[in-house]
Amino acid sequence: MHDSAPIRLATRRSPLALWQANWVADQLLQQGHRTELVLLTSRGDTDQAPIDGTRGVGFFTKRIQQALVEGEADVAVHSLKDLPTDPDERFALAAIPPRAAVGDCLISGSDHTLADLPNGSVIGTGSRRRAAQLLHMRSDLQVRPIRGNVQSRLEKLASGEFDAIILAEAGLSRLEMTQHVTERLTLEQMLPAPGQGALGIETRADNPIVTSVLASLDDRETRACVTAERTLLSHLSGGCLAPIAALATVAGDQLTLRALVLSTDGKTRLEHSAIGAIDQPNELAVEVGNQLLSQGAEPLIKEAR
Ligand SMILES: NCc1[nH]cc(CCC(=O)O)c1CC(=O)O
Repeated sequence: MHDSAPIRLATRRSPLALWQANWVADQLLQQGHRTELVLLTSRGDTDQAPIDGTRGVGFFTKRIQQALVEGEADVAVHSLKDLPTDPDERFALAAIPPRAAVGDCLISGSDHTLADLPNGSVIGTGSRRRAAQLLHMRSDLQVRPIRGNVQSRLEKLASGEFDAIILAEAGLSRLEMTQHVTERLTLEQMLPAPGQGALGIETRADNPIVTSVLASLDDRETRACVTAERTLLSHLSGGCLAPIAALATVAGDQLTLRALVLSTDGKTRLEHSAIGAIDQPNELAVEVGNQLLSQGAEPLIKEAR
């Protein structure tokens, strides 16, 4: 790469994706690197049908990765929770910056909290993880699929199609839309998806110059946490669509991983957490995963396919 050539960042066009790519551009500019954005449209943006089965894996991320393969861009900026866990030796996850808010929020049209939403309220979410945790607490709720970016989901809520929706706090706060939040759900109510609130910044595995530039954006603690969460997900052979929740946190040199596997109807909820060393996230993930498998996680994950 010539010194004066800008680093090309591939991103989707949604306001959240653009915010995230611009954030990476700002960080790189602070290190003295010029960038330019390469705007792409993914199938996840154009196809509004509910995401089902394996059809949805990599929906948001494949088009961005293709730009790396074809040399249209040097860097791919992803929401880490949308990035499939299966290893792909063509790419390097060169940076995982410090994580934003990890949790989920309830946004209700009528300002009701989760506990006092009227019986039978209609909740919009396409996530089996969110649906199962909602139904576990409130089996009376009706969960219906919703697609589209954060803004269009809020518009669907405003139109009265749903009584409430669930969105990640990270996306809302990046878009400065937290004024819409009715209730920040606790981790007991709603454990997040593996990687939620974190960015994954990829480059081609054969691009050592950009890999070393990106290394300055990496956060060791966030990487340890999301590595544990993502290894757990792949150990349970669950994609982003499985009713699996996981959150790792760091205290000193210790990594705590807490995870859930639920049945789609929320009636069965398996939970396990364990503590390990910050530099052994994979070992911790396998331990927690095996414990959940011994509790009977496998049929719950298969049921959801
Ligand atoms: N699947 C869509 C998606 N991917 C990342 C985010 C928000 C940012 C994040 O969770 O990291 C969202 C929207 C949402 O879940 O509310």
